[in-house]
Amino acid sequence: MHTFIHTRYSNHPSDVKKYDTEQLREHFVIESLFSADEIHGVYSLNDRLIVGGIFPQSKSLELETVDQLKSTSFLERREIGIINVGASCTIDVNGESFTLNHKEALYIGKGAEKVVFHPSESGDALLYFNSAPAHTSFPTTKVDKSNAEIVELGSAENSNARTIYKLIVNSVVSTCQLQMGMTELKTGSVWNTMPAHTHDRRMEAYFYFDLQAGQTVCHFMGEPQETRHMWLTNHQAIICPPWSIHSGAGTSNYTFIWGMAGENLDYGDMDIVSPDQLR
Ligand SMILES: O=C[C@H](O)[C@@H](O)CC(=O)C(=O)O
Ligand SMILES: [Zn+2]
Repeated sequence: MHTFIHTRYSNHPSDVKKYDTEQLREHFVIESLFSADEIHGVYSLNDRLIVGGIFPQSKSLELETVDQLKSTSFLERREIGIINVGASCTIDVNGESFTLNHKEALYIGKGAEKVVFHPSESGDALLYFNSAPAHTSFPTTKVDKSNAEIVELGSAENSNARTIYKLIVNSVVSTCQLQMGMTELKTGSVWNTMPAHTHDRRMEAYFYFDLQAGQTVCHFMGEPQETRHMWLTNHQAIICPPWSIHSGAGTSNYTFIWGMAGENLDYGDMDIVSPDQLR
């Protein structure tokens, strides 16, 4: 057994108002995702998204099922999206091999029985994943910057110039619930997802990386008029309930992965909050 998935419950917004720093972190922050030759993650009861990290340092790791699923294989009733945030490695899906380079994504549909993650030559392949319940099986598909949908957003004046790579979204890949992508901040730009938004139909998880040692991102959550903040460092993730904004400002630029599951696959379904309306 090399897989460790911990359950996190859903929260009522009026409870979250009363959380102190420790409680906010315990419920929402995933402090550590990568441990050598192990798979670590969180099973969130927000839309049952599993958020995790796979680090095959010196041996191959099979995606094994976990107690929470009561299934014979992890993907028996689920789909998964994987993004490589480390060195190139290969992933075998029912005997077919896919090479995933840095910042490339792989979608694997429901029903794939045997998924194996192999170490990179340098031993530092790091795979971040999101998995959601699925009702049908869609083909395994690799997405990289050449077939992603790429959007430039923000401006240097607003300190939020960034490139959004929509990787596992329904204009690119067929999925049941999952949508994932990656957003790179330009040098000197620090704000992601500003203006902030909510989408009560979908929960979301953010994973921060490409953050230099000693730097940090202040991540904001909460109802738009009742926000809270948590400081995150490189390779930390955070669960955002459907009723919450999700936005952050770094002490430098950085990259993050966003992933969603829920009611619809409509990326544009967002209730935008004007910055001067936040509290
Ligand atoms: O619902 C969509 C997600 O919050 C992200 O795609 C937003 C984002 O990457 C950004 O604005 O920087
Ligand atoms: Zn969002």
